[in-house]
Order: sequence, then C-alpha cells, then structure tokens
Amino acid sequence: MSIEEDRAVQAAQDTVVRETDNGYRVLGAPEKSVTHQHDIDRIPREDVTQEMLSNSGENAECWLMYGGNYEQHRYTTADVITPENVDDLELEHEMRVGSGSSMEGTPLVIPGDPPVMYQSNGPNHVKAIDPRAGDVLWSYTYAVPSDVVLCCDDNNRGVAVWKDKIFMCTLDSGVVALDRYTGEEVWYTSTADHERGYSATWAPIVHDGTLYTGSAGGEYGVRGFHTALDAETGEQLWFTHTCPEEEWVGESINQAAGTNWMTATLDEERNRLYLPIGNPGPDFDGSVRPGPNRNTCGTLCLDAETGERLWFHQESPHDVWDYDSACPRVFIRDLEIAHRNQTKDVVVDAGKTGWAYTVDAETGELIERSEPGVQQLNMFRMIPHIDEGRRGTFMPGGMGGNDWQPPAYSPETRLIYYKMHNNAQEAWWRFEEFEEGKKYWGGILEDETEAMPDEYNGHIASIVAIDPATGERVWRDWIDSDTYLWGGSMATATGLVFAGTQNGDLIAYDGETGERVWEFDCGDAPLSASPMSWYDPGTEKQYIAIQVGGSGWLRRGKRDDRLLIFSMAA
Ligand SMILES: O=C(O)c1cc(C(=O)O)c2c(n1)C(=O)C(=O)c1cc(C(=O)O)[nH]c1-2
Repeated sequence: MSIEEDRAVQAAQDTVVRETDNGYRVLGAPEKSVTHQHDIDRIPREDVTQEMLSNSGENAECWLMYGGNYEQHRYTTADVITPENVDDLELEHEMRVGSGSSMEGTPLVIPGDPPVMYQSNGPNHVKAIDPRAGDVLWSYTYAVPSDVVLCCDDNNRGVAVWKDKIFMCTLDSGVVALDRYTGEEVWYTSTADHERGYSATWAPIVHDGTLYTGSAGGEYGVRGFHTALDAETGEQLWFTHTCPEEEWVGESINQAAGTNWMTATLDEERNRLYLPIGNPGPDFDGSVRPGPNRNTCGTLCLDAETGERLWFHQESPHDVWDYDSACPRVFIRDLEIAHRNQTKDVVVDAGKTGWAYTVDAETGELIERSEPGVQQLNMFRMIPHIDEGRRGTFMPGGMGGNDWQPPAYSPETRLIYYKMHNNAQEAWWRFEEFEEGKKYWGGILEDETEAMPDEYNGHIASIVAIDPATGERVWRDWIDSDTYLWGGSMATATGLVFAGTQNGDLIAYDGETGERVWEFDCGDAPLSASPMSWYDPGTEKQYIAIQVGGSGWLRRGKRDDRLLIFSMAA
C-alpha cells in the first residue's frame, strides 16, 4: 500500500474531530474498526511466552514491553551501532502512521521471520507493521467516546503483549485485548467511569498472565488506583486505591487523585510493582486536604499478587506545586553503593522536583538524593494561600524537573539518563467547588520566564546523566531550544544514548561523557516519543525506531506525524 493509500485508511478512521473542555482536539473514530492493509499471514504464529518476556532485556532481537524490560531500563544489547560508526546510521523507512494526534509511544518488536512491530498512537490506534518492508499489516482503531475528559491530550504511549494478544489502554479508562495475528478484538474491560474524569494513556504490562494497569484523571478530582486483570479474559483480579483512606482527613480522600498514569515497573523476584504516583487533588489548593496527603507524588510499592500496599516514598508531601511523580521507575538489582559499602536492589526516580531519588527496593527507604538536575527556587518554601490572586514563583515549574518522560539506564555505564527542565512558573491559588467530571485544580500555573536566573535563560531543556549509587550528576547537555524535551531516552550496550528534542532532532550521545556523536534532523515536527531498537538476524541489521509528532501537554509544531525506522548493517 502506498503512503497515500495508507493515509486514506487512517483518514477514514478519524472522522470525528472534537474539542475537549480544555481545547484539545480529539480525533476519534465513530466505530471500532480493523483493516488489513497487507497480507497478515506474514505475522509468524508464535506466541510470546513468559520466558521471552522475562528475558526481553537481554535479547537483542526484540523489544517486548514499554520500557524494554520489566525493570524499565530502555536498554538494548544490540551492538551493531557504536559511537565510532553511528554516522553511518541510515533512515530506511518513513511511514505515515499518525493521525494528527499525540505521538508519545514506544513500539514493540516481536522477534521472528519477519519480526513484527506493534505501534500505537493517540487516540487509540494500533498497527501491526512488517519493519523489514515498512508495510502496515493490520490497523485497529478504538472508538473513543466523545465525552472523554483529558487533561493533557489524547495520549497513548504503547501496548503490551502476551501469547497471542496485544493490549492497549483506552482513553475512556479501559483495556482492550486484540488478537495480535489479525487485529480482531478479543475482550474489553472498563476499569473506571470516564464520565467521572478517569482516562488511561500509558502502556500496560503483562506478567504471568496478569495485566497491570493504572489510572489517570488527577486533574479532575478522581481517586487514583492500580488494578490487575486476567490477560486471557479481562476479568478483574484485584483493585487497590493508591491513597489510604485512614491517612486522609475527612472526605478529602474522595478527590485524592494520586493517579498512576505511567507504566508500572515489575520486580520479578519479589513479585512487586513500583508505581509512579501523581499529584493530590485539587492540584494547588492544599487547604481542602490537610495533612501530608499520603500516597501522592512519589513511588508506591504493591504486592503484584494481591495488590496490597507495601511501602511508599513521597517526594513532595502535601504537594501544592503539581509535582506529579510520573516517570517510570528504574529498578536496579545489586547496585553497588561503594561509599556505603553496600549492595542493594534499588528503585530510582527523578521527579518534577529536579532531584533523582534512589530508594531501597525492600523498604522504600531513601538511600541517596542526587544533585539537582536543574535550578531550584522557592521549592516547598512558600506557604500556599487560598485567597484568589496570592501567588509565588517557583522552580522547577509544573513541567519538572522530569515529567513523564521515561529515562534509560545502562548497566555498562551505570548511569541513568533523564530529561530535566529548567522552568520558572508562578502558582495562583483559588478555591474551587468540586464538580464531577470537571477540572478540579484549585488554581493555575503560569510560565514566568522573567524569573529565570540569567545564566539559565535560553536553556530550558537538558539531558542529564545521574549516578544512582552516589547521586552525582555526571554530565549535563543543554539543548538549544526555547521549550521542553518531551520524549524518553534509550541506551545501547555499545555506550550510546539516544534522545529526541522538540526541534525535531534525534541525538546520540556518548553515554560516558555526554559528547554528542550524531544528530539527525527528523523534519518539521517535534519528537515527543521514546526511541527503541532491535537486531534482525534475517537482515543482519540493527534498527532504531522512533515516532515523530507533537504530543500531550505541549502540542507544538506541525503535525507531520511519522514513524521513522533507521538501520545499520552489521
Ligand atoms: O494526574 C493525572 O492523572 C495526569 C495524567 C496525564 C496523562 O495521562 O497524560 C498527565 C498529567 N497528569 C500531568 O500532570 C501532566 O503534566 C501530563 C503531561 C502529559 C503528556 O502526555 O504530555 N500527560 C500528563
């Protein structure tokens, strides 16, 4: 099928264009549909087993879950592309897969002859792609109801795979399971009522036949949760609210928020989940929710079997800054912490505060807090007032530090690569009545670039390398851009780190030194997604894929959405 034909299929699916209550366009299909664009018999009929999933981080021939492995390292062992030869990396396919909506996802690649890629983007489109040929095999569109409420665009960040199925979260707070050979729907489960403000934007994960998925809607006064579904049937196995009722004051628990809107990290040995948890509700008016607002803005550890809450590490107690702690947690087994003479399993997170926190995976105790990635100003210092108009300038603003953008961890360099944003914002507080399904912020944020110290003007976005054992910020590269960085990173076994910018540049760094070793201009569209990679023994090439297009909170640039597949022969 030609690019034009491919686009025509997509256009037919995107016949509903709506404005949500915050002005975002949602392009939704009126009906669910599956189209077969090329021969679907090309998809090898080999189920994805638990063993394959458990080994996905070590297997260069695949990328089987959102973060590359359960530990969310975003690291490939494929080793064809090196700092020395990266200049020879070539663009092999440029596919018009997008629909003019959010492009934040990471595709999966299932090994085989040919390998099969599963790519998704907003609002709830999934495609099976033959990445050798650059052909779409099937294309599925979920019919997003026209009354969804979304704080930050019609995002979809990826899918999960188990045996013969592909799973996607839907914007109306559900999960749909598709037959991965045909694209046909197998089951759909609603996890919460979208009319109350719940939605779902992340990639779920599956382990041992159980699918784990969270909750979004933290800007609508919902009560956050995480839930486990049977991957075969969609039946709910357990459901846990993130915030404990007994630790909240009065009725405020009902609008607690504390949503879990990014993918869970799984510790297979302990059978535990480590979840990023967002802001309390309402975002800025803390007066209606006295106390520390446990468990918001931090990492929540759950028993993956039962959903029982095991520990919580909070980064911003009684948050009034919108310091969601959203990005995926990096789990590191046996991290040597030389200066303490300890070896520990740890969970690492860089939150919107600009610090990275290394916590003990067993207990949730803080082991190390890093040097700040960016400038901090007045953080936690001001006492919020609810009087209309009272305000204060603070840094980092609500964009972080680090927002949801997934970092990469290299077991070779033992560094974690985060995006960090240097931005000043002003917070305004005001009293708002809660109304179901309506924004419940209790104030607003405004950019306050004037307040940025001179030395940072023109420098909003950076990539930083943090040593999780010492907290040292080993290097930092400022991006020449007037806006944030909105996608994730990827590390390779050969010491490279890839990350995209809102200027449309895909950059490769020497992961050890932070030196830029390659840059590719992806055209007039931002990169808001995260790169991934695999090696195909059939073609003897290493591939790198990234989605191109605007996204979410930023919605910048032209909507020239594409999927780029780069390759290099071994
Ligand atoms: O509290 C929530 O439930 C929630 C959900 C989401 C989302 O699902 O995309 C975002 C946020 N909060 C948020 O605070 C935020 O800054 C944000 C940015 C984006 C994005 O995709 O660019 N999503 C979200």
